[in-house]
Amino acid sequence: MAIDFTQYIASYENYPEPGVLFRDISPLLENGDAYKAATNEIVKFARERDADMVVGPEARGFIVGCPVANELGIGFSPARKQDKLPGEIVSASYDLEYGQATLCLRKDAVKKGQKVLVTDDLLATGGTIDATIRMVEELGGIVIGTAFIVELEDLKGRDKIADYDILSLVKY
Ligand SMILES: O=P(O)(O)OC[C@H]1O[C@H](OP(=O)(O)OP(=O)(O)O)[C@H](O)[C@@H]1O
Ligand SMILES: Nc1ncnc2[nH]cnc12
Repeated sequence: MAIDFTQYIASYENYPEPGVLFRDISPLLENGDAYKAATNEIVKFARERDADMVVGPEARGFIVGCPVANELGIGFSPARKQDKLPGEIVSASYDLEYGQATLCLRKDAVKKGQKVLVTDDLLATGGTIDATIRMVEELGGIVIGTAFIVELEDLKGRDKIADYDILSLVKY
C-alpha cells in the first residue's frame, strides 16, 4: 500500500523567522520505512528518465540525493554553499524565502551530455533548485528532472522551473 508521506512532515509556525511556516522532513528521515519509500519513489522517477548522475544542494538536498544515487549505482555531487568547495568551481547566487545565498559546484562534477537528476528536500520559491540547475547546465549536463519530498505550492517554485519534469511527494 502507498505510504501517505504527509504524516511524516512536521510543521512549525514562525520558524526560522516570523511569517514562515517551516516544513520539516526530519520525522520522515527518522522512520526507516518512510525514508526508504520516499527514496524508492525518486529512484523510479530517475530510472524512467535514465539518470546517470545526481546533484543536490547543501544541506538537505544531500539527504534526498545520496540514497537515490547509491540505490541506482550512480554518482552524487554536492552543490555546496559559498567557501566550502576547494578547486575549480562554478557558482550561482539566488534569493531564498528567507535570505540570499550562493551555491558552488565542482567544475568536474558533471560531464558534457550527462543526464542529471537534481534533488532537494523542499521546493519553495525555486531559487535553490534553479541555481543548482544553472550550474549543472553551465557544465554541459542535461537536467532530466527534479525531485523533492515537499512542495510549497503557494510560493510558485514550480513556475521557475517549468521547463523541467518535477516530482514532489507532498504538496502544501
Ligand atoms: O525553493 P527555495 O525558496 O530556494 O527554498 C528551498 C530551499 O531552502 C532550504 O534550504 P536552506 O537554504 O534553508 O538550507 P539548508 O538545507 O542548509 O537548511 C531547503 O532545504 C531548500 O534547499
Ligand atoms: N517553509 C519552509 N520550510 C522548510 N524549508 C524551507 N526552505 C525554504 N522555505 C522553507
